[in-house]
Amino acid sequence: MRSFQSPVSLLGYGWRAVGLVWRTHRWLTLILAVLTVISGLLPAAIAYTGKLIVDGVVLAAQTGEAVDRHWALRYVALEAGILVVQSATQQGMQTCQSLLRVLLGQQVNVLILEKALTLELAQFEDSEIYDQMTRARQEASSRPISLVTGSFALAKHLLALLTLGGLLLAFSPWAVGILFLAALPSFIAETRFAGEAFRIFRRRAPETRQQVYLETLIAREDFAREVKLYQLGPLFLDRYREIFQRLYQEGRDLTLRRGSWNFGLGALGTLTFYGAYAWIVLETVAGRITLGDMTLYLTVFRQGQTTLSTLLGSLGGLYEDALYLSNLYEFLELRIPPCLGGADHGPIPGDGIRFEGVSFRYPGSSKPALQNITLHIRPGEKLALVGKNGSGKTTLINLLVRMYPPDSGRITLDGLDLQKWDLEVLHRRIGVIFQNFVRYQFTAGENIGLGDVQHLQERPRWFLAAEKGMARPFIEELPQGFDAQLGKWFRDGEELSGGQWQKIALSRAFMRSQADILVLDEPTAAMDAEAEYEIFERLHALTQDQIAILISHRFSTVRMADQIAVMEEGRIVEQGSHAELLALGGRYAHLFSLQAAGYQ
Ligand SMILES: Nc1ncnc2c1ncn2[C@@H]1O[C@H](COP(=O)(O)OP(=O)(O)OP(=O)(O)O)[C@@H](O)[C@H]1O
Repeated sequence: MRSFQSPVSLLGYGWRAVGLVWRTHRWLTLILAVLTVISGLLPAAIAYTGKLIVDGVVLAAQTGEAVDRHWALRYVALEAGILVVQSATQQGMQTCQSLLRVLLGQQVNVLILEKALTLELAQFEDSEIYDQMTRARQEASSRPISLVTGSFALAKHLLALLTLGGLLLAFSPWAVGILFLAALPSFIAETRFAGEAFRIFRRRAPETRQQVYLETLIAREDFAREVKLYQLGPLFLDRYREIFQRLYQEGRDLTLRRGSWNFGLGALGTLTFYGAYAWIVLETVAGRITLGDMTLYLTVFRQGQTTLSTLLGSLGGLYEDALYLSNLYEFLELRIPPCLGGADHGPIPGDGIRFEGVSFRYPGSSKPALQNITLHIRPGEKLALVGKNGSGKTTLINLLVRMYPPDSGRITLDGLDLQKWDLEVLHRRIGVIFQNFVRYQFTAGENIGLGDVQHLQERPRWFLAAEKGMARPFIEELPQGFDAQLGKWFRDGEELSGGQWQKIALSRAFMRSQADILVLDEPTAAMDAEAEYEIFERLHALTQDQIAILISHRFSTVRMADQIAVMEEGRIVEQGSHAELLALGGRYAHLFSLQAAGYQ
């Protein structure tokens, strides 16, 4: 990870931000640019008209001629006209910026979400990458527009400064020098503080994420019951406050230091201004410049100084924006491991799935989760995996659905290494219900349809899948049937019981009708005994030629499988049919007799 950026390398991000805005909406960007140029030229025009007015007034007072009076009045009208143009350009710029802000915010968020979709599961679980994504999401949707408006404002101020400086040059090149020198310390201080603010922001990502998590625990409906019952609310709130205090103190120190430096350096600027003021007054009194010139130079000096300090201040802000943006691009450019496979069929169709000496350790974990797994599952075969918690059953599934590659050994489907398969083709062949399946806050029908996005809205398929997953009877009893909104997040949502949600998830797996592999990770843990029995009774008929891999702790269901693999500490320690394993008198027989005894 890059730790700190030099101002020069950050300039590149300014350009990238402009490119991003340009791609977001060309016309708005173009109008904004034109208005910027106009508004950059106006301050000098106003200052010069002021001089014309004063000199005109002095002349008209001296001569008393009507024509001179008219000229003075024309200059006043001219200044009024310029001010109207100025207010129109300002309004126009604000409008363009508001529209661009919304569009760009959306564009950047979509970029981040698109990137999130390409991340591998292991990258999601990497807390550094997760922090990077949080940082990017937190700030980067507002930062690009801020960087772009900042860049435009910079151009405007530079233009204004050049034209004002040009006018001041006629008085004295020294005055121009004073103008610039007085603002330099402010600039250096701002840039330094901006860098510091960014480093704090960056360091904070884990804490910010903790805060978001605590907020979720306290304020989300699905956690509310446990949090209330265990009276965890005050504890979580205290932790939340404590994190805030820590972050606040750090931020406060910086804000205070920044404020006092800005005040000190600002005062230096004011003193310089009044020194120059006295000089210009003395020159006028000595008759070396006209009264109109004096007005012009004072306006130019005052305006020039404000413009310069705004410009330098905005440079600090731009630097800060660019630093934040570097974080966004760091995330967007995160390397995704190349997808090697592109095959849509294997050399031995009908060979089924083979694990050949597969070992695996989760990234950052000290203990292997799978060790030397060898297994063959033929088409149509039903395999049950049993074993203690943490013995590696879910991990085996994770590898089968290619969420992670094995560290050694290989897994084949139809005789071809999984890594060589096109991921989409592979995933289309697998229907799966995970232990922690998702309860989508959509309609009942969509909850099932999501199992096969290509047929998402096809009602007959919903009905069939719901039938197989035993969800149809209770869905039809809902007031709006398959169109009922599920969950409590949105209006009129129907909350289901744990077992009913599980039946929905099971139906979703059955929705994948083309899948020839069905993976069921504790699919009936929340179901009543009757439902469970019925599902497994029908499993053979429902899955026919499909491979079904079932993880369960209930031996009453496990016994129906053709093949049972007993796992322990990442290894398969026993394998065979129910009868064979009972006859073996090993671990399976022991566990089975324990459960059977419980029912007697
Ligand atoms: N995402 C992960 N990152 C790191 N380690 C993990 C991860 N998931 C599981 N593990 C570890 O891998 C081992 C196997 O876990 P796995 O989830 O495969 O067990 P399991 O047999 O499915 O357990 P259970 O019956 O409780 O579902 C455990 O020691 C666990 O701590």
